[in-house]
Amino acid sequence: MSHLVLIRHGQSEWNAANRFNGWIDTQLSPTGIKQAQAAGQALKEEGLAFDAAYSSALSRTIMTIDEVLTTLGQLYVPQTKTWRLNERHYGSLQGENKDAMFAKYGHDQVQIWRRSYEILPPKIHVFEPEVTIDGKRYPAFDRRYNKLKYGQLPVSENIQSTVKRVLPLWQKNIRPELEAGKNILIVAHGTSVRALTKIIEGTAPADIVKLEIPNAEPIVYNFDNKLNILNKKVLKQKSL
Ligand SMILES: O=C(O)[C@H](O)COP(=O)(O)O
Repeated sequence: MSHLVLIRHGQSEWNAANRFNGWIDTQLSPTGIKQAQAAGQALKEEGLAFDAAYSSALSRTIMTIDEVLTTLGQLYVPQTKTWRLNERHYGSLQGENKDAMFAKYGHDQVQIWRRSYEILPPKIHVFEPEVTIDGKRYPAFDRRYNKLKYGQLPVSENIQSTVKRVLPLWQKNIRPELEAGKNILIVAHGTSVRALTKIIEGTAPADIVKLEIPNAEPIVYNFDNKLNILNKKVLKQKSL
């Protein structure tokens, strides 16, 4: 028997500001830090002990996993930080305010870019080493991605393409660890958690697009050794 816990990171500064994050490396907001600590406390009350922990390569999941493991008293757990768990790349919407995009393109079009299974948001134009948003410079493709092959670097992603890049991590690492009876903690993003949910539960595209993932609410799976789901529950955030 094994446990898998999936968590979307705590509120980021750009979640709070209603801006598209994607691969831009935003930090947790003060509320996001408290949410991550609350998620750790909820897991502590479940009595869970982890054998391995995974986050994306982005600061908002790394900050969240550190708060969760610190609250659990399990900072010793080996951690893997991988681009495969990054948020879907939001193309040229990255950095933009969501309401401004609704006003510019219409609500229905922006919702298609946000939630369609196979339609891509507008692509970024070129592989620029840096992007400038509001006068601040952000690395677009920095050294954490320099081992990726050309073609692995996205210019825009949807749920379908996020599933494709998450799948090798599931098959090579996470699935074998769960089959060996290990307890795994994963802190990822809205769409990489959707991708994992689809892989684990075989959710149809029509249903996965409707799945909303709140910040910092642990989704706790309990599997048998053939990875059948024995139980699934969500530990809700109490209001802070
Ligand atoms: O990248 C982001 O900004 C977040 O994941 C939220 O995107 P969404 O509001 O479209 O889910």
